Amino acid sequence: MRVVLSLSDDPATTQVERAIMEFRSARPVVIDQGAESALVIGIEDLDEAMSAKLEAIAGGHAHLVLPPARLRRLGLDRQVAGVVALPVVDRARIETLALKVDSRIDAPVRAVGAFDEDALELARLSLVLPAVIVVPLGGGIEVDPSLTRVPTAAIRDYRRAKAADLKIVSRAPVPLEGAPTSEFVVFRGGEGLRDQVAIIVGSPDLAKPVTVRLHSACLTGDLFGSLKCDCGDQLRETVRFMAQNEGGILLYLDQEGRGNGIANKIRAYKLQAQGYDTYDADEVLGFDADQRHFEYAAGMLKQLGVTAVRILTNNPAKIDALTKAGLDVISDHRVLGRPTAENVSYLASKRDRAGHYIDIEGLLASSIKD
Ligand SMILES: Nc1nc2c(ncn2[C@@H]2O[C@H](COP(=O)(O)OP(=O)(O)OP(=O)(O)O)[C@@H](O)[C@H]2O)c(=O)[nH]1
Ligand SMILES: [Zn+2]
Repeated sequence: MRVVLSLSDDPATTQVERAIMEFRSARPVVIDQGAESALVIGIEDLDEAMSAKLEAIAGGHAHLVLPPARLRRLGLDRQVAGVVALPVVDRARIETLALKVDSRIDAPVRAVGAFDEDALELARLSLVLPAVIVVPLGGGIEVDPSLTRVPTAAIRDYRRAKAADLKIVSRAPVPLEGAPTSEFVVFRGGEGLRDQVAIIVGSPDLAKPVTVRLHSACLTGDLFGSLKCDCGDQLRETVRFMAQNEGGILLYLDQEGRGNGIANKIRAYKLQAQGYDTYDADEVLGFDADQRHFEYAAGMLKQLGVTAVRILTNNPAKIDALTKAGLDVISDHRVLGRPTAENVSYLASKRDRAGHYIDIEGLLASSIKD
């Protein structure tokens, strides 16, 4: 009898995960939809050798897919992605269109076709720049059979599948400064490329609304005390508050840079050093205001037995997401960092452009009193 070993219960998710790894390594993947296919590759790290190979198979039919935010920066009034023809695979032109500050559009922008949105989504999932080259694979073109292939349907379903496939993989007590009774519970799944962590501080009573914070990872602020944001203060203040007030659950979510990844956040910081605010800098890179999804965070809470929360946040999107996910949410508690010369315009942008509940004047007044 011949026994066949199947690699995964969920081959679609596995294919997307492989494609993400290829994209992050600047290698192309093939996207399939029915009998049609296209070769796609992110524009980051596109070297001369790869451009020449793409040119050879494209025969003048490659195109560049740009997200709506980037098209707006190029001078178009767009809410959806669009496509620019690439008669030649010219790296300098691609970089100008996808990344250069103050570029203007230099050719007609077509509506996206098959594969284009999926290729962009693959770039976003891979945390690389959201701009991709697509080469339709018509008759007569053969590509290396070892290239990773992924169906469009798998890409479209990936986020939902990862959010639904959330499981606890390990847990242990980790005493924290000021919160000696704390437990780290590690979940696999959700968004980003790493695990998610729930920190249970003290012994919260699950029969009552549990104090909860959804905290998006911020390497610069949480770990290094960056003065550019309020994250480190919020993180430590949350643990302190929970330890001193009947405990709580802090979700540390793999959403660095509002879901854009550390490399793109640092690209955005470079733009901020040139005068762009936090949202405009992200737009230059092709990102909308916020890439994060919080539904899976509600899934983590439910797995921990939580049904009602008192959320510590200033961000209305977090409150909405937990409410829509079916939790009872009390949202009367803000968590504020210290205003600094370097973060005050960031806090003001969050208040003015994303509707965060931040009383900057009050914060400034109380920090002067201290
Ligand atoms: N793209 C980008 N991300 C940033 C910037 N500054 C901080 N971040 C990220 O923004 C996120 C902030 O996360 P949180 O502190 O959980 O959330 P918030 O949306 O400010 O909401 P609350 O703190 O709950 O009120 C982190 O992922 C940071 O890495 C920036 O200038 N650009
Ligand atoms: Zn931060």
